[in-house]
Amino acid sequence: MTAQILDGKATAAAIKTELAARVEALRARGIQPGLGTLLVGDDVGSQKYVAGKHRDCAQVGIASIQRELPGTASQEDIEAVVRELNEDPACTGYIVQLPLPRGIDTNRVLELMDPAKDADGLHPTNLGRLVLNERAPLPCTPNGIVELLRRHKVEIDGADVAVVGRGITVGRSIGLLLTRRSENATVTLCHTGTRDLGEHLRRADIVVAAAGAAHLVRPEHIKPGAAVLDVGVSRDPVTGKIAGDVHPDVAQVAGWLSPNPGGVGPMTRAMLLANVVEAAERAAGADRVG
Ligand SMILES: Nc1nc2c(c(=O)[nH]1)N[C@@H](CN(C=O)c1ccc(C(=O)N[C@@H](CCC(=O)O)C(=O)O)cc1)CN2
Repeated sequence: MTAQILDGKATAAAIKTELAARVEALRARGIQPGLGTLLVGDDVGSQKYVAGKHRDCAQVGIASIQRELPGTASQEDIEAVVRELNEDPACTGYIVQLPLPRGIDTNRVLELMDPAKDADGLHPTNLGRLVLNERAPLPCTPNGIVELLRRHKVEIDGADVAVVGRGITVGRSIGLLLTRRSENATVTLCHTGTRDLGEHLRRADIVVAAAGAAHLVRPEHIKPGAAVLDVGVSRDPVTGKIAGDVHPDVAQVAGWLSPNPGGVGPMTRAMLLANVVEAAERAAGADRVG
């Protein structure tokens, strides 16, 4: 048996077609959504991701605002650009590409963002709204994973989910999404301090591997038929080639597997666009009422 593919590339393309129609409707009302990005430093992976985000914007009719700072930028330099994006009316939503260089206080930068323009759902106010089950932009990768499972009709209701990795962009927040009443899963968050990772993984109907450790999840860890989502990216510093967190042989055991590349990455980008469009629609609705 070989796992069925959780095709992030095709699913993201379908979502982008849907979003393009919504952007067109906004533009017909004189509203132009614009995504800003702030990239600090010269990490090749981050440069690629940001370039991809702007390519996506062009495809769906969202305007692009790109800000770049060198890796030597100070906390104050970064915060000045954040303030500028907060004030810029053409920028209806924006992201600060992570990770920021060593020595920068990331939480202070995120806190300074206008939560209404937070296209990543990573501002403390918006993460708090997620905890409180209030409407807010959702973190893009977790939301992309839920959407990928839904669109492939993988059963989430009642599923046992094991998440590996406790990072801010995925591990910490995906449990909040998957345990909402609408999803209704049971989630175990595993990390480097987890005593027997294999035991947790083997029980899971859905595994989300987001540890950033190449081929950490192996076929013997997977329950036959389980859905496996490979979020991790370990990049060879010389060749730039990507290795996921999931060993390729997992495909022989899993029922569903997200390829890497072509799985969760494109979904992350599609959900970013969805957050920008939703924020613009919400603002337009608020304008109408006002
Ligand atoms: N501010 C943020 N920073 C980071 C986030 C985030 O959601 N917000 N997530 C990751 C990186 N990321 C988005 O920024 C991201 C990662 C991967 C992809 C992607 O499309 N990957 C392709 C492969 C691309 C390649 O060949 O290198 C794929 O999986 O097919 C998009 C976005 C950390 N930082």
